Amino acid sequence: MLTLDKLAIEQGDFRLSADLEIETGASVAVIGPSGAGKSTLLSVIAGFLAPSAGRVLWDSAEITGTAPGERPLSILFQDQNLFPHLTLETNLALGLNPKGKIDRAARAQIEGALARVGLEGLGKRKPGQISGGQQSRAGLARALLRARPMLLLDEPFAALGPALKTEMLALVAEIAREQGTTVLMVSHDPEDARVLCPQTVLVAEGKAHPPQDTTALLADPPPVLREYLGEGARPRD
Ligand SMILES: Nc1ncnc2c1ncn2[C@@H]1O[C@H](COP(=O)(O)OP(=O)(O)OP(=O)(O)O)[C@@H](O)[C@H]1O
Repeated sequence: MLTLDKLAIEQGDFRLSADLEIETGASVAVIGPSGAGKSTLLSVIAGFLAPSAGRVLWDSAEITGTAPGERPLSILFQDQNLFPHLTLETNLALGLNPKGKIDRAARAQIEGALARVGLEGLGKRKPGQISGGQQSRAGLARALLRARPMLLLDEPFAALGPALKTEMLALVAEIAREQGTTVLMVSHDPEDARVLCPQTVLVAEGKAHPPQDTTALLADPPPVLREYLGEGARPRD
């Protein structure tokens, strides 16, 4: 279980609080208006930004001061964090060990992960030699290899076309189910939340709210969310 215990986050003039729990194995969307603090919240969970007060815990162990690379999580951002000068193989190997060493066991794992995301045989290519969709797959393959308990997604597939995005999200869901991964996904598309995430954390007006039922939230959104989602999101009669 991920616990955000009375977190206070400051970034310049911006303030965000969070006091909530995410069950192990849950798939949770993070939605809210632009600038509300969704990426900031993920940065604190990932360890890129320290909270000004409160604690982050995973399975009751405090990780507030733990270095990002040592936290029980993988992150997928829009740029996929692939090193452009390294082959896919080496990029993936860095998910397995800090030096990116490829011994026989690592090679088998890497080939398996590439095949799993439909990139069989492309291990020797560099990110610039594959398409944007394939880069997304490579980023996902690296997260798959790391097999950490938590996966944080910050709009990683936003630049892809709708069909490819749907396909990638389905792949994330499948892999998360297999590995029992806890997923936290920032999305601007309520449809992504509806399809993939039974629960949603609403980030708005300086607060990350505890997870609530996605269907119920989207069927009857509070005014701040209704305004952000636009005309399509009307409260039920
Ligand atoms: N490095 C920074 N220094 C100061 N303020 C920052 C910094 N980065 C972000 N902010 C501010 O923090 C607030 C939250 O930003 P954040 O990127 O987390 O929002 P978001 O909900 O992810 O937005 P979007 O949906 O537009 O990506 C914003 O008001 C932003 O201007």
